Amino acid sequence: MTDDKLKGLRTKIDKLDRDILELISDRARCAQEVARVKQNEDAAAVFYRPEREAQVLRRVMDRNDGPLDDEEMARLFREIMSACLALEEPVRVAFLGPEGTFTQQAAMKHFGHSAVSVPMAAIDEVFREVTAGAVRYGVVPVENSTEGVISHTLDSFMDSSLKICGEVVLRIHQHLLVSENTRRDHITRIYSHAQSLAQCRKWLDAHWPMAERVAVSSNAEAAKRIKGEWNSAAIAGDMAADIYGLEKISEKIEDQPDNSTRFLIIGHQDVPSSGADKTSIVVSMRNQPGALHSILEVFHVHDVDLTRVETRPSRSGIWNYVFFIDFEGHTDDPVIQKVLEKLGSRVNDLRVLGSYPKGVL
Ligand SMILES: O=C(O)C(=O)C[C@]1(C(=O)O)C=C[C@@H](O)C=C1
Repeated sequence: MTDDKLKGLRTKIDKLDRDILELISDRARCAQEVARVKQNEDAAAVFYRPEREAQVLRRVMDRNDGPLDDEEMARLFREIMSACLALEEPVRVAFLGPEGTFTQQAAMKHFGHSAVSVPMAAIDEVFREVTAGAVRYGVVPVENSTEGVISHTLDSFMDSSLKICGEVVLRIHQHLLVSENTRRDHITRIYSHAQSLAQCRKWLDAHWPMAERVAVSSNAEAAKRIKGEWNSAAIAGDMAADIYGLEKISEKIEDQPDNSTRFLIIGHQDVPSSGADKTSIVVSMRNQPGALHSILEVFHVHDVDLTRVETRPSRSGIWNYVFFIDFEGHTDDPVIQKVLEKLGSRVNDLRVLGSYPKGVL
């Protein structure tokens, strides 16, 4: 009886799989046709369309009635679209490496696994590689919910004309990792990126107060390094553990359970409105009383939601300050245009870094 039921269900699944296969192939053929249309219109056609991808994923999440949850369903469609885009044009994405960093994880989350990810040794190298056209896009971390802004990334924008064409937020889970050579009762040194060590400070104080904490260039680098040292452990994420074949001896050791990092996608293109967008700008002005107030007032008067304000010292003069400001809306919106016009008249310099879809996944 149960055997008959199981057989019937499996026959049904086989039929559904055939239908899904055909539908995905139809969709892929459609994407190939889209590529031909784009190429006929413009020899320098842009195949990756972040606004369209965000709309497709949002619609999938809106329509989904379960039993798979919205994020799971969107992830499946994320991979289908990634494969479709690869048929149009294989996308190469530079990320802050080496292999196994959270930035690579973010790149895969945003572009899907059909994109080719290319590791770079530093944030400014990611900017340089995209600027030079060796890759079309780059992924860089910009802020962490526990440790705050990644100033290196903001500073790189000051020297670059690249645009922001997307954002992706990743939940960061840190693990304590050892290799097969590690003598677990003799761990005297723990390697990780400074930010990761800071994100696990309380846990380390409680569990490994005597171990020396050594900051290295990335947590993937930390994972790589312990392979040759019998007395060391590393703090890094799942991807690094998988790539370097390490064992997790303590999982999810981050002090804040909702620890997450926001990453930006950088490229050359202006992204049209997706219907739910953010804009990032950088303004510079003299450090005089009321400077920041005069900027914030413009947003308040026009009822535009600010999502982040960050100050960095300007390199062009000791009395100048630079503000990085993120807010809701797109430069195509008349209200945003009004805001930018007013701001422009109050500051020394204003540059729009980009309008882009709010992170969906
Ligand atoms: O709509 C497009 O412009 C497409 O190229 C199709 C498609 C998709 O698979 O849906 C693929 C890649 C783009 O980044 C956006 C969407």
